Amino acid sequence: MEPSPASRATATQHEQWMVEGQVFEMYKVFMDLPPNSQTAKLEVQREKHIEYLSKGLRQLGPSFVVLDANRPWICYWILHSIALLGESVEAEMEENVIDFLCRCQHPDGGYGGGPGQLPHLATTYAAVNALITLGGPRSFSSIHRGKLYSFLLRMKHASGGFRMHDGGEVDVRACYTAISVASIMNILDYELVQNVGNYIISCQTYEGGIAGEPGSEAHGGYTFCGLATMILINEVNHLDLPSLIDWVVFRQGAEGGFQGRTNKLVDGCYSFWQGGVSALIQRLHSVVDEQLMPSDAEEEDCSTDTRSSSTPVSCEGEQGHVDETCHLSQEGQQIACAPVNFFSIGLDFIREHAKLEPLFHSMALQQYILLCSQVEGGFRDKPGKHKDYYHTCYCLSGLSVCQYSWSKMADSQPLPGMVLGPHSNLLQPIHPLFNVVLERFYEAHEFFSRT
Ligand SMILES: CC(C)=CCC/C(C)=C/CC/C(C)=C/COP(=O)(O)OP(=O)(O)O
Ligand SMILES: [Zn+2]
Repeated sequence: MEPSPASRATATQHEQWMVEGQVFEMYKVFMDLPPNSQTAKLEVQREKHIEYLSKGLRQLGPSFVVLDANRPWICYWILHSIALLGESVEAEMEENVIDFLCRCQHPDGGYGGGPGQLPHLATTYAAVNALITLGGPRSFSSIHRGKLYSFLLRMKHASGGFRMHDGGEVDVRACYTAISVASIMNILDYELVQNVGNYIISCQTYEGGIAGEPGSEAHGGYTFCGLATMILINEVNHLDLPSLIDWVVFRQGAEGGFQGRTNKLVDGCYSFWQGGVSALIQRLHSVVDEQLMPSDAEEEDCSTDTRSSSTPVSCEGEQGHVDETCHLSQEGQQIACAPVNFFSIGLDFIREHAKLEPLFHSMALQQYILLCSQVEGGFRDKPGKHKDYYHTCYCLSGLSVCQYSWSKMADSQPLPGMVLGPHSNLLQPIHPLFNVVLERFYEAHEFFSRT
């Protein structure tokens, strides 16, 4: 059993001092540099990163015979990193990746970790996001949507959550990966959504963050997954957002980076998992305001029965049009219902202005990513660790979140002062619900709205 967040404090104290010492030493060396050298140190090493990423992609080719179970992930991490850097891959490589992912697609739907492997929700999410990142009709239509839907439905569990694979574990990650791909592919319906909200609510802990499963510890990775899922199913008002905010604002360390959970070490990948939570919350101003200051009228409204069970039905608004998803109260009162357009949620969400300010110190996080996580070609967890594609993807995703964190509109150019280092550091903006580059999301949304 995991130690509780509080009792773990002394166990990691020594490690904590070691990391702080190393990071602060790096910052001190940086501060002592002349201004020109400081700017150079803060530069995103685009060419080196592209070189590292392209090499990784080439290794996935036919001669790459290593049997491992996460090759769609490697495709996504690399392709998304390249897209964040504003680059694209050559046509031949694009074809190769599509063909390779087709071979990972199971005849009964979903994607396995490699050709011939059983389908798994995590690799399905990775494959779908990789294909969306590539873009174009050939890539999009390589995904068998009907079969994918059957696979997702087969993974649905009696608790409302999803299993990662046949006979696999049920957790918040499975809920997110299933709902994310269903939403972006326009196959999300009530059958898939049924009771997912209740499952996620049961994972929000006393700390305010969300755990992987009921009774476990709140963690940044699962908090991102749980929050994004609740938004995609139109039930985010059923989470306790003020306590979630209280939790996430304390996860940024003095080093500038984020930790994943209480009393653990900072790590570059949480720049996205926790930074992404902030990016989502910034567009939830109306729900946050409502939970902080519920008015009498709203208290009587069916939509604000926040802690009751979450069985999605829809509720008629005052003007007689369908405007909100509501839920059966604990007493089981039936409320007028009408369908929710799940497909439009992702698009509407990103068109909404980010009215709340970022919940973290954006410059400090950019400093951690650029000075402590960035190495020659690639990014890492922290000083002393090796670079890898996972950390490269999530450090760059987190860096993009930072750069646009003060922009009200998702794709408006940030003011120069919001981008640490030279302005050439500016990355592409992402859609924070799916973690794909925003323009690739728009293209996919347009394509799947027609099918
Ligand atoms: C879409 C998708 C598949 C999302 C996955 C989300 C994610 C990153 C979950 C975190 C899993 C976890 C408990 C890591 C703790 O590892 P650790 O104990 O090594 O790290 P820590 O000390 O930083 O907690
Ligand atoms: Zn990490």
